[in-house]
Amino acid sequence: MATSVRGGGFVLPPAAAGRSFSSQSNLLSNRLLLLPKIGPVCAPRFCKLRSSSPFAVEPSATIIDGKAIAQQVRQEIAAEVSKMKESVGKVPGLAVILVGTRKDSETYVRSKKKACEEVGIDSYGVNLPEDTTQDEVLNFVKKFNDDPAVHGILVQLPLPKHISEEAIVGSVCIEKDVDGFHPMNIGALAMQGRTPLFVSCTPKGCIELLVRTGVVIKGKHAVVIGRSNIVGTPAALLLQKQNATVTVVHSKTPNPAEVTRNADIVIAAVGVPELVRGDWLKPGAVVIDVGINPVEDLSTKKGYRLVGDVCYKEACQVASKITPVPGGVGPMTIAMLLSNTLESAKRAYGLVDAAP
Ligand SMILES: Nc1nc(=O)c2c([nH]1)NC[C@@H]1CN(c3ccc(C(=O)N[C@@H](CCC(=O)O)C(=O)O)cc3)C=[N+]21
Ligand SMILES: [Mg+2]
Repeated sequence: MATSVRGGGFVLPPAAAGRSFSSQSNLLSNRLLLLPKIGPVCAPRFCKLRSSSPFAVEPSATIIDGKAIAQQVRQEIAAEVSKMKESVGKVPGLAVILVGTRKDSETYVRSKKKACEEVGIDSYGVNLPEDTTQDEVLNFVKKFNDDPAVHGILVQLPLPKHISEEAIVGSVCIEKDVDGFHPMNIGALAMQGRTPLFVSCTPKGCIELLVRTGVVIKGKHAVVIGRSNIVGTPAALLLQKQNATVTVVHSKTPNPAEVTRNADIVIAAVGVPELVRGDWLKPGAVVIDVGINPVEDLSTKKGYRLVGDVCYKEACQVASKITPVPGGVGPMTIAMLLSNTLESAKRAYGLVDAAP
């Protein structure tokens, strides 16, 4: 049956019908990207065609291995953290505030704390009940704003309905805004000649994946699908800062496929399972898939599996490089959070290299 359903203003492909969707989020940091220390981490891969696909079978995209690249970044961070410990006797500290009991949020927060541990960053976790008041959350933010052992503060989003995300995000002092969500940091990202203190981790991770796999951004046409505050919008701004020509496609764009077909680089961050089909892509395009969408799959133990915003099977036949889901952008998001926290601590202890 070939019916389509609507999601987020986009028509979902039949394969994705009947799914709830959740978009992933995050931030970036300031100063430029860690330089690649070793060669690109890519494994060639051959994807099987779905029988209905109009694409030829042979050319196959290189997988951008986000898990391996994130691992590499974490090693670099761990080395810097131990240098910091030797030179000033301190390590970076990250405070993570979670309100409520969403399973996905609990999982993300656990991964963030575990990643901190692995690289030697101290983490301070606060888990608050669903009915916590906005003032109570504001008090925790204030406490961490004033705590010199804390260099980064992350309030896990989404927050319960009765709490204003705007109020909470705006209360984090910008020097500790490792999520890069504060309007001051987004504003600086949007301005020519300004460098934000922090860039949101997910968009920063997307750029880092491109840089570390040798993809040239300057002069390229990038299409960002989605315009959320946490991914799409900062990703588009960051790509412009890297001298790409950027188009943003969103739910009111009349011909998203046609626009996307012009892209050398596609960043899909819309939270609609497999929205981007093979025929949305120009042959040879580089595809960064930010979506992490659970779709029902009764053959798995959990009853669901994760798919991206891109139909991976089809895109593999057309793209030159592509990130998988999971194992693509997600692990980089966490690595960039660690990187932002390290950078913040370096600033606090006067260890920052000369301005770029
Ligand atoms: N204040 C705030 N900052 C955030 O950065 C933030 C947030 N709120 N709210 C939710 C989103 C989502 N997010 C992810 C982080 C890691 C993975 C990740 O590691 N994913 C793995 C595993 C996926 C899985 O198995 O569940 C992967 O893609 O391979 C995904 C998503 C951060 N977010
Ligand atoms: Mg989004």
